[in-house]
Amino acid sequence: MSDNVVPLFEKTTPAPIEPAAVVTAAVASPAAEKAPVPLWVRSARGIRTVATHETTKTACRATARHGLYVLGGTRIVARRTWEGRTASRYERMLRAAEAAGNMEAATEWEERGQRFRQERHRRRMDLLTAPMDAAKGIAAGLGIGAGGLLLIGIMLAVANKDWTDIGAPTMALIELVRWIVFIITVTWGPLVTIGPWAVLLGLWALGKNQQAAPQWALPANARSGEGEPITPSIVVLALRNLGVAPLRTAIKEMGDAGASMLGPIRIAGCGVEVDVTLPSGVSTDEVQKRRRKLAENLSRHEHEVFITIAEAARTVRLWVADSGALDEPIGPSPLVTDPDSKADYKSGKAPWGQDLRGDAAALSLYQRHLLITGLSNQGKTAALRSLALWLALDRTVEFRIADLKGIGDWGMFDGLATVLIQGPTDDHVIQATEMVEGLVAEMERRLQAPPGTKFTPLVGIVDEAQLAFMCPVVDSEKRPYGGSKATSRYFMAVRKVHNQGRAVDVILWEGTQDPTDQNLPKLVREGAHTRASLVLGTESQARMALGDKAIDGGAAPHLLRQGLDKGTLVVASDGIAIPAGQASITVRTHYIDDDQALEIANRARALRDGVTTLHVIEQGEERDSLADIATVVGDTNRVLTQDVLQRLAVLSEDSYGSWTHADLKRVLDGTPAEPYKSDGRMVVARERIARTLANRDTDGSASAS
Ligand SMILES: Nc1ncnc2c1ncn2[C@@H]1O[C@H](COP(=O)(O)OP(=O)(O)OP(=O)(O)O)[C@@H](O)[C@H]1O
Repeated sequence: MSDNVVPLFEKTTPAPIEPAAVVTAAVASPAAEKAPVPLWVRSARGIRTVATHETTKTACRATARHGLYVLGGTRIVARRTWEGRTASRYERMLRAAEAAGNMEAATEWEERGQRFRQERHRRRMDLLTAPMDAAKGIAAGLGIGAGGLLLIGIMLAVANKDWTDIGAPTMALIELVRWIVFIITVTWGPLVTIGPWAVLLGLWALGKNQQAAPQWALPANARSGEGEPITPSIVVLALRNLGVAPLRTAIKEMGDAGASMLGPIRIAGCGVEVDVTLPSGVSTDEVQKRRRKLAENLSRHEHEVFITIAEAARTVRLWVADSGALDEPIGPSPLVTDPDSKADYKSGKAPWGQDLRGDAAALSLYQRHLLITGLSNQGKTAALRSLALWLALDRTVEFRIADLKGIGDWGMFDGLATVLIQGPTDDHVIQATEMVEGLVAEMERRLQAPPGTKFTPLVGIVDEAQLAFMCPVVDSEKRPYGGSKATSRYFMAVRKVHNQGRAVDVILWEGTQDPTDQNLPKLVREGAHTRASLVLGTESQARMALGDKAIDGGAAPHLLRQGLDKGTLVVASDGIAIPAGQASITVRTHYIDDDQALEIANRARALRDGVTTLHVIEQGEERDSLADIATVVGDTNRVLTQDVLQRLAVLSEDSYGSWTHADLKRVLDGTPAEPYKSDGRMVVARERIARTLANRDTDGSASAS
């Protein structure tokens, strides 16, 4: 830097170090070294390092293991021999069958044991006469043998014409015996030396094969058991060590035949399934309560084991995932992969995902109100939306949607839904409330229609419905929009739809987050026919989401993993196939992202003729009826007058909710846009209305009165 530049910061050059100080420090440092550590301390440290080193531990474990294999093998052989010679096996099986309450099997084992004892008695009796019989047998054998040899000798002598050949066969036999004795004498020594070692080797091999050593001595991979296939003995051992005293005692009574409690282990999707009939005195909920321990005993994570109550009495059904299999994504939705997929509100089922067995999980939406809850950002909107996208492929279904998050998750329903409210403010909640009240009005209109009238399905969707319940605003008549009082507008409208909408196909779906009694009142959650839950924080929330029956039957959304089990739902509904005896099913839903959703929505739009989506519901203002008619007709050439009336009612319940054909006629009479008959039905034409609108005089004669 040149001299005429002024530095903008303080110079930080360190103060010069005194050379003497450096020298002193350099000289002082060796002197400051610690006093030498005594030899015994160093030796102790060395010994400890060697003793605790992983290699030492592995070597010790290996030595102990192989020694213990021999002991284990000996024990197995001894037990097999003992069981082969006594009736203990039959006794054990008898006790097992008795403990499992299977009296039929118990009787059979008792009979078998009895037969075994009789046979054994007969053999022992036979032994008493055996020496006499053996002596007789030997004498007879010797006589026949000697006679035979003599006969052969005579035949040889005659043939060779040499009488000395008579003794030749006998001499050959004597020679053979001599050789055998000679061979035995030579090999006896080595056999005596090798024999015990061969026996030891056999016992070791048997012990190793059966892993007959304590857990601590087994190699690391066998010790952790991670990912080990589920076998009957592993399940029995896991149940025995569950910490339920009566279960443990009963299994001990059964010996290692505790496997008689188990049904066959079946492959079920990415895991296995087995029914366990518990011994009397052990209740199913005692096992259910210990899910984590059972999972750990089975070398699985808690979320990989599901315990439900099977149909048979005293029986729990365990589903155990293959290690890590639940973390694998499931494939894409058929709605994405099959561009020709169709929907039918009445008879079809929405392809929602897969159950844990890997079977397709499809949900019927016909005349069922729906409630999906879960913690934030776990896939609630995606799950709800995928159902709506499927149903949108049925062109008869009308959607009215309020998305109270409003970040565009439902944007693809623009031009598909007749109402689309998107936003989180109180104004949006007010609009959503009025939308649901519109559903009530339509429902009441339908309920008053002549019997047998057919209605097209009308599905109202409120996503993030908790905001509606929590809205603090009151209307001009002092009625609150939120809350759960008899005067609360949103609550009462939902209750009315829940109570009577189903029969006339006015259906409400709600998505809510983190349920509490305040943001999801009891009557509302119980009004839904299909209840589904993503991961939740607590069991009490799970009870709110799915109801006590489902939770008592083993449903456990609170045990799903936040962040990891996104899109995994526990569903309680009669619209989905649930295995007999279970109250819920766990479904891993297909994820349909925004782009795919738009693509499906475009297909649905193509099936319909130009639906006009209303974004804002206006209230209490003077309306221009002709302009409103033009709005609801949209870009469709001809619209049935009936549909025009319906759409007007959606546009403004206050202004048009009570309109009849006469009102429509009153507004359009005398104009070129007058309704006329087309194919026998009254319609209005878009082009004529547009012309009337353009030509009308300015005296406001077309305003709603
Ligand atoms: N079925 C699924 N499989 C895998 N991931 C999913 C699935 N569904 C959703 N997700 C993931 O979870 C994220 C959040 O999904 P979504 O917006 O539907 O959650 P949400 O519960 O509605 O959130 P919030 O209500 O808190 O805004 C998605 O962006 C996606 O990455």
